[in-house]
Parts: sequence; C-alpha cells; structure tokens
Amino acid sequence: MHPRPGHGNRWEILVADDDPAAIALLKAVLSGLDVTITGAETGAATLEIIKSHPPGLVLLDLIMPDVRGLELLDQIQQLSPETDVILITAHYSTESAVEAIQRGAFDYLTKPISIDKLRQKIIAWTEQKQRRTAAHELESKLVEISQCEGLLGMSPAMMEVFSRMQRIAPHYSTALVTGETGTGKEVLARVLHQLSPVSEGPFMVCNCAALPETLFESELFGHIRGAYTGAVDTKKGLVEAADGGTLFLDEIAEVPVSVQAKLLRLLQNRQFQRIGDPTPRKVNVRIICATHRNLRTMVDERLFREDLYYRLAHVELRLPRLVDRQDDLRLLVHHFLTRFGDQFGKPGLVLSRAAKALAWRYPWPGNVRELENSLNYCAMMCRGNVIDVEDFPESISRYKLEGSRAITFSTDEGLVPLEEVERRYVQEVLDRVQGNRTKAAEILGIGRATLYRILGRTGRPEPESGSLAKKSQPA
Ligand SMILES: Nc1ncnc2c1ncn2[C@@H]1O[C@H](COP(=O)(O)OP(=O)(O)OP(=O)(O)O)[C@@H](O)[C@H]1O
Repeated sequence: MHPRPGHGNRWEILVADDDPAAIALLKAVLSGLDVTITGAETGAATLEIIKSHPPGLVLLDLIMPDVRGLELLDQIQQLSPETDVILITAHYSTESAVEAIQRGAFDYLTKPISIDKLRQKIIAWTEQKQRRTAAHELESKLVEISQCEGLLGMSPAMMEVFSRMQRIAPHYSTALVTGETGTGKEVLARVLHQLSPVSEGPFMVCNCAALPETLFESELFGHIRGAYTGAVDTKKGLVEAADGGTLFLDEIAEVPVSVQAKLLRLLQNRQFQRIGDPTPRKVNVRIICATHRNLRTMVDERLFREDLYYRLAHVELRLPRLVDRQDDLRLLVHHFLTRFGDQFGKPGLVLSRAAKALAWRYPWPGNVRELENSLNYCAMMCRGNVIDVEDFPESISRYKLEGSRAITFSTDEGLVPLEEVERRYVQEVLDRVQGNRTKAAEILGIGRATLYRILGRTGRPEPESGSLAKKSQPA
C-alpha cells in the first residue's frame, strides 16, 4: 500500500522515541508544517501503528527499550515498504550512519537536533513524497491501461486510443475499428468487449474476407434445413451465437454488396432472418467492425453502402501505425523478446546495438504483427541470447539505408510540423553516414550539440548506429 497524505492532505509522521519529552518536543517543532504527528514510546507500539495505519515517515530513535533501532528499521520496511524512516541517534558514528542508509533509511540525524535542519529536512521530504506519489499513481494507471488485455502501448497516440476506448466501452452498441494491417484491431476489439457490460457473453469472430460470397450469408445468419442444396440441417449463424455478447466483423469492407443491406438491418434493429426462414429474429448483440481500408473512398466508388458507412463510422477508433508511435516500439520489443525468449529457452534475449538501430529505422509496414513475427523468427535463429542484424528475416536485414527510405512528411493524421521534418532529415543524414555524428553535423552545417538536441526531441531512445553499416548493409 502506498501511504497517502492523511487528513486534509497532510502527511502523517510517527515519532518513535522512548522519551515522551522528546516526542512532545518534535511535535512542537514541527507543528507549523503541513504534517500530522503521532508518537510511540516502544518498538511494539511503533509496529502496531505501522501495521494498522502506515505513516509516510517515521522519525526513529535508534535506542528503543525493547528492540534495537536497526532491527526496528528492518521490520518497518518489511511491513510498509513505502514508509520512509529517518533515524535519530544520540551518538554519531559514520559506520552506523552508513549502515542505516544501506539498510534503507531515508536519512540520519544526530542529537541534539537542530530545529532548523529538522524542519528543512521535513519540508524537503514532504515535497519529494508528493512528487513520488504523483509519479507512482500515474505510472500504475498507465501500466494498468497499457496492459489492458495484452494491448500494449504507452505512446501519446495509444494513450488517446485507451482513453477513447474507456469512454466508449460502457455505452456503444456498434463500433468501427480502423487502422493499417497488423496494428492490433482485433486485439482492441477484444479489449472493448472485455470492458463492456457484456464481457461475460460470447465474443464471436467473423472474418468477412475469408468467406466466399455464397457462404457468407449462411455463416452470418444461419439457415434452415432445405434452404438450399446442401443445407441438410438447420444451423445457427454467428449472429445468433454471439447473442448476449459481441460479434466482431473483421475486414468489414469485404462484405459483398448483396449482403450489406441485411447487415444494415441487423445494425439498425438487431433483426435478421435465417436463410429460408421468413420469421424475423431479434438478438441482443454488440457489433464491432474492423477494416484497414478507407470506407469513405469505397462509398464514393459505390463499393460500400453509404447508409451502412454512416451507421458504422458513428463510433470510430483509429489505431496508429507502428512507425507513428515509436515510443511503443521499445515496449513491444521487450514484450516479444521476453515471450519468445521463454518459448525458445533463451532467457534474457536482447537485440545487439546494430539490430536495435535496424529495428528503430525500419518502417514496419506490417506494423505490430510484422514486428512480432520477425522477433519470433529472430529468437529462433539467433545462436546465443543476442539477436543480430543477420538473424532478422532477409527482407528486413537487407533493408537498405541509402535511397530506400523516402522521408515522409505526412502521417495518417495529416502534415507533420516543421520540427518533425527537421528531425527526420537529420536522422536520414545520420543513416547515410552510417551513424557518424561528427560527419552528419558537418554536412548539416550544425554543431553536434544541436544535432543531439534535434534527435532528442521526441524523447525516443536513439540507439547508437555506428556499428550498423558493417552489420546490416547488404553484401
Ligand atoms: N498493442 C499491441 N500490444 C501487443 N500485441 C499487439 C498489439 N497490437 C497488435 N498486437 C499483436 O499483433 C498481431 C496482429 O494484431 P491484430 O490481429 O489485432 O491486428 P489487425 O489490425 O486486426 O490486423 P489485420 O488488419 O491484418 O486483421 C497479434 O498477434 C497481436 O497480438
């Protein structure tokens, strides 16, 4: 548990001292600060308070009647790792101060205590504690959201997706998930289902691209016996199977135009008919559709019904390309390397510097799926537990630096700011001189410090690329 500020945002401090006069004195000295102070005169009383109501800080007298101060320090830390301890002793010795800090004490003070010094220390502690608590809370929220059912991400773009998803999940009846191939649309659909009120119900997947037109309708809506040649039995479709849960229609753009009207009826009224059966049926189902295609363009080309498009586009979640969220790359690489390291019995699997540089500059057109498959391959191919450039599939390891990468000035979201263009150009020049920063700075006519500043702008870790040329350039 993370001790929180006590009443009215005041931090709680416990003074553990066998001398009641010393407790009273410390209470008086700290009375003007934004803290609440309690006292304990024995080790046992101290531990009782730590167990029942852990304070943010303990001012611990090293000499207690029933237990050695350092032992008490250990016990406090075991019971409440987030509680800080400042040790107070009458006799200063460097060894005991060092030992106290090594054993995890936050600070060390000797008697007689200077009132000014103590107040300064407590003020500094409350400020630091405030910062640590805020950072800790943000971090756990991020981790919790990022790990939402295996949909990893911590980039601003993914944070925006998570935030939208959390707002949509309780209320949507139909949602559209868009994004390039391999960006995680199906994973997102599963998370949306998990977050929705029907999470206990079934999650049925229909891959619209995998079904021939003739089978599509029957697969989706079912049929009755004798409805057509070969329909020997009455069969429920996916729509009915998903009743009480979610139907995921992957590759919705591939739904034959002939079936789109029936799909619209399902979306509008939750009504459908089995093939050959005139009775309309009702279902209680949430529908999530996904596509990597631009449905708007398909509407203009009359390949997709406009009314169906508007019904779907009403609630849209768009997943960014992997290349546009490089902050996630490190997270995903780590995740997949851990997974495949376990799978192939190669714990502690890592990328060499050159491999890292390659992974960071390769555009990953197949997005997370391509990254996952490639790292799976690398984990299988590498000899020890270090993956090098040549362990990557050839299409990636032979990815040429020179001339192969056009600097893109726009992303899916639109044109990019000048600062980003500048950063990309600097990266391009750096690539062409095989990571030689002095040479790159010379060509660009800027100092090395400016070059570092420009590269550092995204906060993205820039692996050293000096050794890349040797390892990753095609023979
Ligand atoms: N954010 C993520 N965190 C962890 N794994 C992910 C993430 N995004 C995608 N993946 C993994 O990448 C692979 C592809 O994901 P998914 O099938 O959801 O992509 P998709 O966008 O539906 O692809 P397609 O358009 O080709 O159907 C899956 O194995 C999935 O587990």
